[in-house]
This record gives sequence, C-alpha cells and structure tokens, in this order.
Amino acid sequence: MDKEVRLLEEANKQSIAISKEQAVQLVQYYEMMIEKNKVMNLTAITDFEEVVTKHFIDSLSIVNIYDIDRPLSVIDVGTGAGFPGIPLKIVFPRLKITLMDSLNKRLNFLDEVISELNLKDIGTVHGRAEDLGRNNLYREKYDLCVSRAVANLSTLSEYCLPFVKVGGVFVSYKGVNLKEELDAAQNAVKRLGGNIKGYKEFSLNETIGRSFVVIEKTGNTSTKYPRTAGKPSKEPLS
Ligand SMILES: C[S@@+](CC[C@H](N)C(=O)[O-])C[C@H]1O[C@@H](n2cnc3c(N)ncnc32)[C@H](O)[C@@H]1O
Repeated sequence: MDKEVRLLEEANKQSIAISKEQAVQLVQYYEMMIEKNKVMNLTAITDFEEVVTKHFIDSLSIVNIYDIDRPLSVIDVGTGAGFPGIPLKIVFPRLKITLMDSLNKRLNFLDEVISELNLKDIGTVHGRAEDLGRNNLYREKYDLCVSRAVANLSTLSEYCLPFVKVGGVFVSYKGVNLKEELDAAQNAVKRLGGNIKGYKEFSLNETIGRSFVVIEKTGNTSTKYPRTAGKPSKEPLS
C-alpha cells in the first residue's frame, strides 16, 4: 500500500482530516528527513509507520483540543526536525509559523523543506529561547506557542510564555503521568503571567500515552523573565 494511503488511514483513525495533497507533502517531508538523517542527527525514529504515528499524528493531534484551523501566529520552540511545526503548517496552511531552535544545522534542513514544499508564511529563527524571548521582535507577539520534547513544564513555561500575547495560549505536548510536573509548574506559570487552563490525555494508536497542557496567557510576563541562558533549566522557577 502506498505511503500516502497509510497516512490518510492513520489520520482518519485519530479524527484528523488530511487531503490527498497534504499527505503527498507529508510523505515528501518524510523522505527528505530520512535522506538528511544519514548525514546528521534529526530523528531516532525512521520507520515510516512509526514516523506517521509518533511524529505526524502526534503533532497534528492538537486539532482535537484546540481550534487551530485559522490564521494564528504560531511559534514552535525547540522545533528540532520540525515537530510539531512542519506537519501543522502542511495541514493547516493558514497558520503563520516561526520555527525556532538553538541548533542551526536543523534549521538549515527546515529551510530546505520549506523551499522544496513551497510552504508560505513560515520561517526559521536561530537562537535560544531565553535570548529570543527578550527580543521585542518575538516577545509577546504570538497567538499560540507550541513545544514538544524540550524541557520540564516549569523550564518550558519560562521559555515559552514570554512569546505569547496576553489572551493567547501555550500548548505543551507531553507524555502521561504528569501530576508531579504539573504541580511543580503551577507557581512558575503564575509568575510568568499564565494560568494552567487544562490537561488532556489521549492515546496514539490506542497504546502510546500522550497529553496536552493548555496554558493561557492572562497577563504580561515580567521583564525579569526569561532569565539568562541556562538558568531556566538549571534552576527551574518554583
Ligand atoms: C528533543 S528535541 C525535540 C525536537 C522536536 N520538538 C520534536 O518533538 O521532535 C529538543 C530540541 O529543542 C532544542 N532546544 C533545547 N533547548 C533550547 C533552548 N533553550 N532554546 C531553543 N531551542 C532549544 C534542541 O536544540 C532540540 O532541537
């Protein structure tokens, strides 16, 4: 069975609507990632079926908890090989996306993907979240911040909430059994001008546990945050 058909089947199971053209683009992205993975470290998961579930469907599952199919400005903090930002852009083309990471080599790959797939209203920014979050070009400029597999929720909130406009949202892609992490981050989120609005668990393929934490930005982030590079991970806010 061809790859596009498999992808459409899996998306359908998770109630994610993808067009044939979008499936073709996702497969193209997969092929580019696998080719580049031979010369640089982009992903530990290379099997097509696994990439579909653990990277593509996981990235797109946000549609089941948040109305993402509209012209929102979005920043993907620590995008790595492009997750969740690239699948989101392909399937929800009205999003305006900034893909940011501290590793330039990965962003160079993403520039190639953007150009090859002719994606519009999407760009890459190189830097650390702690530095870019203090830069007025990015600070409090986004309707939505997304981030997957970058840091614990407290550290991540210090990376992410400064980018979000008041009234906007930060959605963290997480695994399950998050109670301790959520408890530990409650205060940090408040200090950063946020409020944990919801926590939703779901499963990929009926076996792999995942969750989303939805944090709304209720007030401006104090200019004290983010602290200097390295501090949020070494001394998470409590
Ligand atoms: C484990 S990878 C996850 C990549 C992608 N989000 C995913 O889910 O596959 C973490 C990424 O976050 C980036 N990163 C970690 N700390 C960062 C920071 N302080 N600022 C910007 N990027 C950061 C790393 O360079 C890396 O590409």
